[in-house]
Amino acid sequence: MQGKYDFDLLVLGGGSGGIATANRAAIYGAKVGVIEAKDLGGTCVNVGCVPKKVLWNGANLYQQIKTLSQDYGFATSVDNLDFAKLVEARQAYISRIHTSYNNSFNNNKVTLINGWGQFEDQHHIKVTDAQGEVKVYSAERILIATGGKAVYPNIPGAELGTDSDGFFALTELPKSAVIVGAGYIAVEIAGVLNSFGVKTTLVTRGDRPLRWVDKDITSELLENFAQQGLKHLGNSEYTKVEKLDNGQIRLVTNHGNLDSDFLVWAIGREPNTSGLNLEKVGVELDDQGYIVTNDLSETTQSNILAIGDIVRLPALTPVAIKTGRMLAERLYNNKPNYHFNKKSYIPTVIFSHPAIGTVGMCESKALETYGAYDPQSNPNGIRIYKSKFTSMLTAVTSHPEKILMKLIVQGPNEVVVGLHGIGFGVDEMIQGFAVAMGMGATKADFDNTVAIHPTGSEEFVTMR
Ligand SMILES: Cc1cc2nc3c(=O)[nH]c(=O)nc-3n(C[C@H](O)[C@H](O)[C@H](O)COP(=O)(O)OP(=O)(O)OC[C@H]3O[C@@H](n4cnc5c(N)ncnc54)[C@H](O)[C@@H]3O)c2cc1C
Ligand SMILES: NC(=O)c1ccc[n+]([C@@H]2O[C@H](COP(=O)([O-])OP(=O)(O)OC[C@H]3O[C@@H](n4cnc5c(N)ncnc54)[C@H](O)[C@@H]3O)[C@@H](O)[C@H]2O)c1
Repeated sequence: MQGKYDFDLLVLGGGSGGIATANRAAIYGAKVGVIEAKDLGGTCVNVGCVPKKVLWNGANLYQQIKTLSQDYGFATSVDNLDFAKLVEARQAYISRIHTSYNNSFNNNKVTLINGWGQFEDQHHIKVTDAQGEVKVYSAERILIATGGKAVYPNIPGAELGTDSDGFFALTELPKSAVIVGAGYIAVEIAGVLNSFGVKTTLVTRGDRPLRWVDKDITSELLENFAQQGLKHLGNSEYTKVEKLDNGQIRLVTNHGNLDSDFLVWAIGREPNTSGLNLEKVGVELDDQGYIVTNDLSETTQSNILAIGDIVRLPALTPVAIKTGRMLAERLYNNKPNYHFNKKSYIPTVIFSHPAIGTVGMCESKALETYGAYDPQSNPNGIRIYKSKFTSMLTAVTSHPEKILMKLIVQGPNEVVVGLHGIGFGVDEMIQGFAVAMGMGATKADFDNTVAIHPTGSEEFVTMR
């Protein structure tokens, strides 16, 4: 495609999905440009997974020193947390990731174009850089990977709160915080702040956070909240936000006024399509603003593709990366039917305190789908295996913490269709089990696997 267009592939958005697609396409010889308005790496690297995980690690360390270290014989304390120093180390790490992305672009000959892009027509993107200079680039194919942004509620004073971006901008910890929302972000931010000693309240509309997660697991999470002093206000309604004379922020709720130093909205995210001029090029959106794509990531204009949080798939970095790489393989490595299998198991971890890991169906979903097992009337139904025990790390201390693990198996052969856990280490346990489940592993396959002792994960292969 040399000559007719500036690029074979122009990628709009240099986040998880955009970078992965660009590099993979360029490796196969495509001439690729990436347009990014902000820092390379997008949400995940700059204001998502990476800074979150660093703070989660820091918060775990803080708690372990505070609650466990004395019983392990260390005479130490955590009275002097220098949060600004932790943030500095986090940002230095992120800056090294930027360098590594730039290096991979240089090695793969991907052109980085800094600026805000919008469609001129089906093959042209107008880019406005930070100085206001405008340039137009053309490409045979254009990939939209512009991600998402936080939603704010439509109530008076909502702007007095912030979102996850505002949380990552903190260089000093507030004394108190109110987090509104029930998803990954709300639970993770509330857990980090509370673990660092911030007086934290989590406000959810329903009776519990993470309503799509297995109920046994979220019940365990709520028990942990109570033990850790993280206040949870379920079944909440809120009507307005006010600034108080003492500088605090008041959230007015059906439970009364919640006054705090820091209010975070974590009530969901929406696709980043505004200003792209998609209507001009005939790219269709669904009723919630996500770009409509087919299994091959093609939009309603076949030379315009879309992946990542902008489409209706789980908004997770590995999903964006995998979809993008498979797209590049299909387009530039002669794999015409290669595409992301939407039915595959998508393992996921919520970095709560302690972490939750989950693959496949929760019990209520499995029951709804298959019903309960009965050898006569419903041999295709489900059976449940559970194990709850004290984590060895904490068992020798005066702060014992439980691990709960659960398997959901289906049919006479006991195919494992759900695997869930909460507790120390589950975040690093479930990736391999997802491989086994993807291959159709049964409870007998699990039982035939030799356990690794003494670990937490051995429980998954020894449950009765
Ligand atoms: C707080 C938080 C924590 C998260 N933690 C995890 C986690 O632990 N694990 C996980 O798997 N996922 C996590 N996620 C989700 C993950 O970050 C996203 O799924 C992932 O970043 C999506 O990648 P993407 O390529 O679709 O978009 P993004 O990474 O959002 O990248 C989009 C890029 O496009 C740029 N852009 C947008 N519009 C334009 C334009 N017009 N012109 C030029 N550039 C533009 C943006 O600046 C951005 O850099 C988290 C998200 C958040 C918010
Ligand atoms: N560990 C991880 O992998 C991780 C971490 C963070 C984010 N993410 C990804 O980012 C996505 C976005 O995360 P999120 O937490 O913003 O969204 P989410 O969709 O997971 O959760 C939003 C929550 O807010 C609740 N909600 C909606 N409107 C509300 C309102 N008006 N008032 C109160 N609550 C309301 C919803 O019921 C839902 O529980 C996630 O779905 C996930 O895919 C992943």
